[in-house]
Amino acid sequence: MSTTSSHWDRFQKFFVRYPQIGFSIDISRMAFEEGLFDSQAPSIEKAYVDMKALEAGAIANPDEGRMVGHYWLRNSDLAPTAELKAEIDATLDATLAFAAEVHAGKILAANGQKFTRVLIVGIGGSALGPQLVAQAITPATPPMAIDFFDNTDPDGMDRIVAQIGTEIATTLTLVISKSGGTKETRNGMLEAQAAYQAQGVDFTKHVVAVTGVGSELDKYAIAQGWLARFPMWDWVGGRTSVMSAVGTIAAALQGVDVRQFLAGAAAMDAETRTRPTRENAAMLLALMWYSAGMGKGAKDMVVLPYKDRLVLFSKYLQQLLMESLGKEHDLDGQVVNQGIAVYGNKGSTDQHAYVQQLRDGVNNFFAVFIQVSKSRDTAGFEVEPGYTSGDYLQGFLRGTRTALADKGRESITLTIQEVNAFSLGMLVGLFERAVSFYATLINVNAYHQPGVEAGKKAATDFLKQMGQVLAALPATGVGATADEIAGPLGIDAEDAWHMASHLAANGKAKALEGNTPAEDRFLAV
Ligand SMILES: O=P(O)(O)OC[C@H]1O[C@](O)(CO)[C@@H](O)[C@@H]1O
Repeated sequence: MSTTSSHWDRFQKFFVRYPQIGFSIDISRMAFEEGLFDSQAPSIEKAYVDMKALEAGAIANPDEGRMVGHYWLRNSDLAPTAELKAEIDATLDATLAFAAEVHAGKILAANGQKFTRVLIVGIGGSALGPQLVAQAITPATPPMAIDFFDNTDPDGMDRIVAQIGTEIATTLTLVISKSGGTKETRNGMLEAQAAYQAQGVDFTKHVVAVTGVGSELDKYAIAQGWLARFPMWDWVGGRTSVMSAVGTIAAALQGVDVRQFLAGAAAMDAETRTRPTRENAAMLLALMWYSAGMGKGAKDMVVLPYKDRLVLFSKYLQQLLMESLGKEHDLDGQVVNQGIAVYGNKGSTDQHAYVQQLRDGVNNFFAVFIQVSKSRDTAGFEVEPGYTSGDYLQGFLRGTRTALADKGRESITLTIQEVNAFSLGMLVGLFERAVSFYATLINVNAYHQPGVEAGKKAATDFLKQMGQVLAALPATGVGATADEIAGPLGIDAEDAWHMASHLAANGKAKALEGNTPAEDRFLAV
């Protein structure tokens, strides 16, 4: 490995650690100029001011006229009113008490037996946090197994239902949706309900809602008399909801020390609320994003945790960054098309996949290595004299970092002592705060997601038109082409062809294939 003294000096200059919470950040392999701190000083100052206002309950999401309160979830003393603090505390207590009662067999399945499994129905922020927690910090043998319906893919759901099998009789389902109107989650809920019914199990005695009070889902849960309901607030965004009931109930059911998880995030908040910029890990992260991407997201963030348990962290961060920062307009209404693309998986596995391109190919990224100091909980053994598997993992991380640096490829290294509830809370907290800071640096609203609505609307139109296509299919004769179907309905022929093809592939229509899509003919069945 090549280490020059200038690297060593730069490392010492740009290595920041918080020993009291077992965390460090090393930005020495990022190619920023020292002048960055001065040139960005006014924006940095504004970011601190904005964060202070946000934490104090300002309307930090101007488009939707909402407060942004995810930082209060791990320190309810910050909540702007006593009522909100009481609500946060009461909800946390209620979710933990619910899980404890399930574990103790005080809340039982309809057949009088203890619940053995959890099925979570949710999507986006209503699934990614619980999935990350389940992967990273549940005990190796958790008190309850967990599955997810996080899509409207019927085949995916069928496979999970088949895996659960007769254990559906002792499965507790959590339907999680902040808005309570997300179609994928509605479908998942109905699919879950059908799976229970197919085995003669009373769904209502097995299902819990986590949703906004008064939402469509909330009303449905009340009408059906579901086992329990927990609130989700409009001042918590889906992608920052893992520390609300969305995440805490699933984590507690899985045997996670939820209070430690919150404490980790609160500790990172505390460090990055008061420290000066050069020691402020969240601000340093935001500044590195800024310098690497020239304030325009010109470089992707490749997240490389060298730890299997953190394999979902890149997926989690993908939503956190890309939904928060991927914006067409800035806060002044100018078209800016901002964002930072995020991907990654885990090391050293990815060294045998795309790291080749990272070192030698297009230089359009910066890497974030996540290094975990402690190799394993068990004693382990040497795979060859003097070396363990953990030594190799560390060697591969350091080696890849050096190999990238030697070719002018930038990287940040974050280090935690081990993966546990506290350290995962720290990491989540760190990135949430970095997103808040970076949003100020680039002047965007990080807390709305107007772009997602366009796809939802187009899907709704597509489904409506597909119903019209189905009704328009001729029952007899040679069938109709896409053009013949589309014309009278006033819809696009390409859409009509896709709709009819989908109906035919699923037994709702008959297709007579021609030589080209335009020659294909469709009939009702
Ligand atoms: O919790 P909900 O309201 O079902 O939303 C799920 C996800 O959908 C989104 O609103 C995007 O459509 C995400 O922001 C959110 O996490």
